[in-house]
Amino acid sequence: MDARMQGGITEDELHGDTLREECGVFGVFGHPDAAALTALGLHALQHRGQEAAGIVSYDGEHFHSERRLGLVGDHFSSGTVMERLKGDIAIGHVRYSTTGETILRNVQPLFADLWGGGFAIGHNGNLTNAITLRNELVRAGAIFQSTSDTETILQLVARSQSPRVMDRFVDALRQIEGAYALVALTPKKLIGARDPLGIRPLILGNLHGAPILCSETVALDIIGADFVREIEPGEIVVCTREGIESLHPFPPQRPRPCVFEYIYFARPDSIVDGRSVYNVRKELGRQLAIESNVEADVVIPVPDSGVPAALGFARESGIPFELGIIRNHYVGRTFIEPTQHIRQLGVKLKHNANRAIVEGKRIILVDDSIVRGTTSVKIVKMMYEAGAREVHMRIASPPITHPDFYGIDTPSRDQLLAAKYDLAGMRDYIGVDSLAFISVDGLYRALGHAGRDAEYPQFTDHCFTGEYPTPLTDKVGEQRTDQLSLLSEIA
Ligand SMILES: O=P(O)(O)OC[C@H]1O[C@H](OP(=O)(O)OP(=O)(O)O)[C@H](O)[C@@H]1O
Ligand SMILES: NC(=O)CC[C@H](N)C(=O)O
Ligand SMILES: [Mg+2]
Repeated sequence: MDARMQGGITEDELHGDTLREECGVFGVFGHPDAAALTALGLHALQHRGQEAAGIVSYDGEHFHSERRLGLVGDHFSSGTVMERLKGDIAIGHVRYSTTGETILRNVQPLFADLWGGGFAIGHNGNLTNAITLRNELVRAGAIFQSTSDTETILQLVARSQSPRVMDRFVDALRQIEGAYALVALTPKKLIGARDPLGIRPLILGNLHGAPILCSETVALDIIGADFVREIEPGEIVVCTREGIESLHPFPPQRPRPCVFEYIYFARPDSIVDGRSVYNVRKELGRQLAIESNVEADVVIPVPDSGVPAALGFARESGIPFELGIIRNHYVGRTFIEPTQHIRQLGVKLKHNANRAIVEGKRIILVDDSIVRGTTSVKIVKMMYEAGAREVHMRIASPPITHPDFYGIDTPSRDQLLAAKYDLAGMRDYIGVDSLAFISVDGLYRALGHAGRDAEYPQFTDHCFTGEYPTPLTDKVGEQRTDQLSLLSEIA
């Protein structure tokens, strides 16, 4: 029978149709300022999700939870909020939704009183069988409190019959598919887990003996913690008063971390898997110049993420680098705004032409990626209006032709510019004199490989190749998710 008729929800209703991004997670164990450190860590991870933020702490007796829509600084700099987050263990989350709307009950960390004690969880990534599992669970009587895929993990932990909490957690992980970097909190443990392919990042740090888990090294920098190591793909780390234990419950697989972390998501001052994101981006620009240089007077980056690639392009081509577009610092990332209308508005508010640099020039505009083309169309128009003679657009990633299901949630193919048009069509749509993207092998070269290993690709690059590294169970089964919520909620 159609799950829709059983009160299920459809994938579209869960995912929505907008381009979305990532999340950031943070956790600290055994530090008297646990919640304050978490707030600082989330600050450094704000670029990964700007819709909502939350912290859950544990004081030895009670869990404390503060979850808010909006930015970390808007809520977690207030003394009264921070005072409520007592205890020396805490986890935190900044959210950019990929499954489930931007409403308070989807804000993480999620918390539940399970058999054996409280359990809080924060998730970066996205599950590709969450809706299938959810529909089965609901049919079996589970009462979901949110529409987020993350709650499926919590429900699976709750229903596991294993006696120990770690076994129940592993039981849950064995049933889920897709991408996850998780931090979880129990009365005695801080837990970190990374999916078997390591699609999303998770690292271990140390602050004067207190273990830290977080998405990126910038969250360690902000609190002065030391980097210890990456959590391995498929690894679970458990921090207790006795020390740190590591579990490997999955058969080993070749890792496939997401290449988009390097292209766009991660902060340039982060080190991801031993590589400086900044240096990779510069190298992407250098490779791009080798592949598609053009005669011009000036190389101009599209701020922010396009800046390192433009530097690399300029250095390789010998064409001067100039800031021909100035970015308003009080506007956030537009790629991750929840509606197209807001995204369009965002791009206008965010960038302005620097006429003194642009007027009368032949310019090369460098950006890291084109998704819908919203940014490119606006910026190019702006360049011509400011007197540019020629505009050549160069993109430091291959054309994005396929959606992501692992925590980025790019829009469906009909909204991806490179899925709708060929190169000439995109050039005309954007309205530039020429347009070029880096090749897939050029991308891999910038990451230190000779090229893409077709048999065992070193990264997951599904957005460019359409090769998804995990089953897309919800997609294949076309899970009907009719209507999650009869309860309408104000964001
Ligand atoms: O083709 P589009 O749909 O416009 O999306 C692509 C743009 O979005 C991203 O920038 P964003 O403004 O999100 O963030 P940034 O400031 O880090 O560059 C990316 O760097 C591109 O500029
Ligand atoms: N972008 C993410 O990592 C989101 C985490 C989770 N899937 C959510 O929608 O809340
Ligand atoms: Mg950008």
